Amino acid sequence: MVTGDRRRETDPVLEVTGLDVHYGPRRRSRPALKGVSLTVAPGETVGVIGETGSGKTTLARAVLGLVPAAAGSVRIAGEDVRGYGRRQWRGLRRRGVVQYVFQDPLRSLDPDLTVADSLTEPLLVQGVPRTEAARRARAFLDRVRLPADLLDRLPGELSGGQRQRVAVARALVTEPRLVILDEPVSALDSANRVQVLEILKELRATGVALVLISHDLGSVVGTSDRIAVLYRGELVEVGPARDVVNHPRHAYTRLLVGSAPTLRAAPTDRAGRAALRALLNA
Ligand SMILES: Nc1ncnc2c1ncn2[C@@H]1O[C@H](COP(=O)(O)OP(=O)(O)OP(=O)(O)O)[C@@H](O)[C@H]1O
Repeated sequence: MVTGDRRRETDPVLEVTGLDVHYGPRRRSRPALKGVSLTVAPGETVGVIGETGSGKTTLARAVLGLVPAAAGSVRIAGEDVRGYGRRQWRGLRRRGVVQYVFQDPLRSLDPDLTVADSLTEPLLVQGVPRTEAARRARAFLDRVRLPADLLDRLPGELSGGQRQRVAVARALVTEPRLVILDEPVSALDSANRVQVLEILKELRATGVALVLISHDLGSVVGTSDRIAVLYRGELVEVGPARDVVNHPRHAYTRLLVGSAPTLRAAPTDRAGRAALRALLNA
């Protein structure tokens, strides 16, 4: 434990403070994140929304230590992870603290491991006995609504939707405290998208906190407790999902809500959206 005192159950599992990330050589570096601060409570689901290029993947990668931060801090379950090396990150995953799921499940899954091996491996690493790991893997496959006869298949022998469910099951099988999911449903057709989001909603019962990254507010709002809106590298609005949809404060959030036909708030008409864009570009 890095913190000196005992952590409480209610302490945030993720605390991002004043995070700056730049890309490119120093003299020509461009900011991708500017002063981003966000906390996620145990068991909470936070949707991070923004258009293409707004910095969503950069935020996920910076939180996971895959890109360096120029300033700010990231604490996961109380540990200051800035400066952590590979071994320390592996340790965090082994201890069941943090996991992640990428948009392309082929990146989250080892192409040479069967579904059974993919699901049991993280448990075996934690020292769970083989028969118990196999039992839990089977049970988790059921939770993501996949039949047990897929256990012997390789990722390349699954459909995209099945693959993404296996990736979700693998990330959650050790019941980690925090899972970061970067566009987990955007490569899926609408039926699979709805199912994976439903599954995520159910899996919240394990007490896991989820950071659900998406360019599509409409698809994650029903699964998220809070919504954080990223615009040009800055978090411009964070609030309870219902408030963000019904009373968006920032012009960009209003544009997002107005452009999402599935949201209950009245969609903004074309002229309204043009006015909001003009406001944003002013
Ligand atoms: N490796 C990199 N080198 C240089 N610039 C990068 C790199 N990765 C991302 N960027 C730039 O940083 C900004 C944020 O990119 P990022 O991928 O985080 O956005 P995003 O919101 O995830 O977009 P998308 O929805 O298209 O995935 C963009 O302007 C992008 O061009």
